Amino acid sequence: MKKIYLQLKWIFAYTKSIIWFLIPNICISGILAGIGVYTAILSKSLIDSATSGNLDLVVKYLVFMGSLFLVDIVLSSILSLSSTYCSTKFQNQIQKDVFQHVIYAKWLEHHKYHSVNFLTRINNDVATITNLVTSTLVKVISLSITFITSFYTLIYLDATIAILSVLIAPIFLVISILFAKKLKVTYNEIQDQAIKYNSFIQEALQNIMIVKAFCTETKSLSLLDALQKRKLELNLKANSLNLRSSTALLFCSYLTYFIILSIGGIKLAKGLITFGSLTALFQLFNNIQEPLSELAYMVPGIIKSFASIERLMEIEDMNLEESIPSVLSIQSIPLTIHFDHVSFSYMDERPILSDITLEIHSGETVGLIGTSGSGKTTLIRLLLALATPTSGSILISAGHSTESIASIHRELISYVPQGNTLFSGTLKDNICYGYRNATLLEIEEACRLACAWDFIEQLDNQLDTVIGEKGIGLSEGQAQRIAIARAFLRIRPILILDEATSSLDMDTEMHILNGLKQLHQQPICIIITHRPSALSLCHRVYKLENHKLNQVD
Ligand SMILES: Nc1ncnc2c1ncn2[C@@H]1O[C@H](COP(=O)(O)OP(=O)(O)OP(=O)(O)O)[C@@H](O)[C@H]1O
Repeated sequence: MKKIYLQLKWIFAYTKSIIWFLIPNICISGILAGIGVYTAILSKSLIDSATSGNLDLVVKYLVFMGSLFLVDIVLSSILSLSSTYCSTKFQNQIQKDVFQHVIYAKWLEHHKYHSVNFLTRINNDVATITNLVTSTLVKVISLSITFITSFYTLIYLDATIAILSVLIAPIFLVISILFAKKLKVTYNEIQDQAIKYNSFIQEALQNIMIVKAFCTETKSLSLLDALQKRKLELNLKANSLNLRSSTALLFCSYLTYFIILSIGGIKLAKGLITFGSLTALFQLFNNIQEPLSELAYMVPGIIKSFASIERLMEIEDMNLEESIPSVLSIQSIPLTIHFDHVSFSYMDERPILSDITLEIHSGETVGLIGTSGSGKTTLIRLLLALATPTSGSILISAGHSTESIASIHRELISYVPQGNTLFSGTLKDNICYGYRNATLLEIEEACRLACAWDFIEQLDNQLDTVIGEKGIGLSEGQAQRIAIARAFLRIRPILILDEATSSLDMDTEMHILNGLKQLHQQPICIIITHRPSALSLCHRVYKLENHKLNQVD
């Protein structure tokens, strides 16, 4: 119960932002529903006037009905436009909040979900919830208005038929709730399957070169076949549940219709009601039946929406990074980094780093070596506050100010990570990623220091050359040099190069590392490398071995 209360609270908080558009929409829907009921009454009067030969009244009713149809068309158009505005605004708001939560969440929290899982939640679940508020809710209200007004009009025309028409409501409710529970489980399975399916396609496309190089095209297709088979099974299961519930609903609906048809027919034959009344009776009966069955059909959708709310609330439960305002600024020089008896393990609690103590001062270049998997990148992640030490502390000090490491300190760091980390877009977009307002001169200088300017100049569109995802269109070495230029342009007091030159030839590597000395302010430089030549430029070299850090040079 508490869960439902929290979910309702969540959805109402978002609904507030569009309430002033939603209320007019509900009003317009109500007016349209009223027009529908009133048309039934008018058609009764029109038919009765026609059968009694009163042409004047027939013309009057026709003009009135024609005007109502025009009002219906205008209001429907306004409703359509306003609904689009409302649903897009609502969807954007939730998507922005979820995205914001994801990007501000702790880095390690991201490991709980596949990126496609996030994407599916941000797209599908948000769309389902948007539909609930901007369409289903409005429909429920307008259908209720149609139902209530039709019921009262029908009571006035024929109380027996009115009561018979609503007797079916509890049966509809029981049927839909019975099936809705099973449907919720199936919808969750479908959603999980959709995530697996999309993740498989995304990863195959991202690693298309590996698929080809390992000749796994056929195997990939058979995996896709298996996933599609499961998708088909689940869709059929959901459809069969839907079908069983809708057949049961349809049967009840036809049964009531048949009873009312018989009563109406007998009453007309006995002259107890007029022909016009019978027509209005059927129209009003439809106005009662339709909302009832539509509301019954909506129940599974509403339950599905609550499953979606649950999934989005789960994302919002991800722990956020602390962002303590820093007293240090990028001008705070000289800086000192202190690792004080730092130990660290990931969630599996395997020790990665143990009792690390280290101090690095501005202007120093420190080399970090160690076998693969020894924890070099992990040490950098701690410095970047992507992960928090299990024990010990990391401090940054400038003059008399000393602070423990927090996310805000990333403003002090420029970083070249391992691997290809470029975005699709132009080279200039990539290079200026951390400093959007850089001048052409600054960009050129950063590129020259990163030994990237020579090859950029030779490209037809130079800095405006468009590259694909993960820098497709560039060689590994070129991509690395663009990543280095990106870090050089974002001038910061700490610079970290994590195997940033691994794809470059030795000369280019030395050129770049020597270029570090020409950077405007002499940053603290931490270089992770396996190359002895690069280490010769370092003031000190540390080796990570058996979770410990030892100075080797
Ligand atoms: N996100 C993570 N979750 C759990 N364990 C991790 C994670 N990232 C790395 N590890 C583990 O931590 C250990 C150290 O990894 P790390 O990437 O720091 O090593 P490295 O020295 O940088 O290796 P390489 O030279 O190959 O890049 C490895 O055993 C690895 O399995």
